[in-house]
Amino acid sequence: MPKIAIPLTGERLPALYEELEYVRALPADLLEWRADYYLGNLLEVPSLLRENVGEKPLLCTVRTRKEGGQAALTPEEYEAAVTALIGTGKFDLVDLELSCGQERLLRLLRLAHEGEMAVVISKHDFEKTPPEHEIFCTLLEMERLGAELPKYAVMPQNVRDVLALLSATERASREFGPVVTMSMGALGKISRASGAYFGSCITFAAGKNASAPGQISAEDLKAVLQDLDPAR
Ligand SMILES: O=C1C[C@@](O)(C(=O)O)C[C@@H](O)[C@@H]1O
Repeated sequence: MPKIAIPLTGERLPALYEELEYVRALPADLLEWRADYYLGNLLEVPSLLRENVGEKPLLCTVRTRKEGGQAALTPEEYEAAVTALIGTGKFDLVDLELSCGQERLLRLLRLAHEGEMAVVISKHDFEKTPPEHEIFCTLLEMERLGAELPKYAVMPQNVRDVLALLSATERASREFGPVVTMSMGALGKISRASGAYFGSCITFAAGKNASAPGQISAEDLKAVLQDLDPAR
């Protein structure tokens, strides 16, 4: 069964505490801290997250504007922020954006691996869905760069786009291992619930807030995943 990740998007400590309280009752397998939403000093957050979530895996994500996030950072600022967050040693996984540039990406990847963190290399297209072969090749490129989890989020214009994403996902997961993909928006919701069939191993669900269009609430998603579980 795909693992459910719930994003935390609080802008300040009180909002983050509220979210942590809210998600405690939800069926999350891991939590994603979307550090780009946070308006205070980023380094005050990792320890408090770790104290609050116990053993649950924590993914750290700094999502830049061009990838659909809130962080208006230059590549140098992005590297500095992610380096500092990796350095806290409080996370189990870190998201690195493919678009930050290969040398920078490899430096961050090495740092993360030295700190025994798993690496998600990610790419987002909030406008469209590239052709199936291109999605597959991008996932393969991420895997070859050293990602434990290549991740690609795309926006469908029609159901054929959703099929292209699912088909590329199925091939990638069969040929080189676990990937994380999603077709966003209402049209793409099915991709968030069908990972057990097509090979996406993490699905992002809305907790207190959604962090991308088309996210299903964690409780609904869990029920659908269980219903669709091919092993049942
Ligand atoms: O990259 C992703 C995937 C995502 O964009 C989604 O579509 O569910 C949600 C983000 O929080 C996460 O970092």
